[in-house]
Amino acid sequence: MSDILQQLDAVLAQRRQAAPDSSYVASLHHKGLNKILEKVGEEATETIIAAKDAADGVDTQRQAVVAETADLWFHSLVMLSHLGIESQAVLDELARRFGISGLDEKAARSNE
Ligand SMILES: N=c1c2ncn([C@@H]3O[C@H](COP(=O)(O)OP(=O)(O)OP(=O)(O)O)[C@@H](O)[C@H]3O)c2ncn1[C@@H]1O[C@H](COP(=O)(O)O)[C@@H](O)[C@H]1O
Repeated sequence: MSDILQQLDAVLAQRRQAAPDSSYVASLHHKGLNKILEKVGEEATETIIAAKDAADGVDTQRQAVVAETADLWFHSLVMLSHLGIESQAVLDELARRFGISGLDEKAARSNE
């Protein structure tokens, strides 16, 4: 796993035990899953809007896409942490899928 993902996982897990007013992540854990999911949805929407603007040729929007995607990934990591799921599980799933054609996988499912 990348160093930053491993370090972030450890910090997010530690924040589950921290006082709600001590940090942003601690406050999210304290507010609960619905608030965390609301943030994931909000960041997904902001990522889509930034990507559309970048595709429309607004050059300054390329950095906005990076920033909004980072917000989306970060809040998704908080969601996983809140559910007690390590981000390594997602990396393992991507590794398992690596090299498997999406079209072949879909065709195999429709034959089940
Ligand atoms: N990577 C991040 C990170 N990315 C984004 N954010 C915060 O996510 C928040 C939500 O973004 P918004 O644009 O929605 O801001 P907002 O309008 O203030 O949010 P709302 O009031 O609408 O909830 C902002 O306050 C950002 O600062 C992050 N907060 C923390 N981290 C990492 O998490 C670690 C632990 O953070 P704390 O728990 O705050 O110490 C930090 O050291 C960082 O490594």
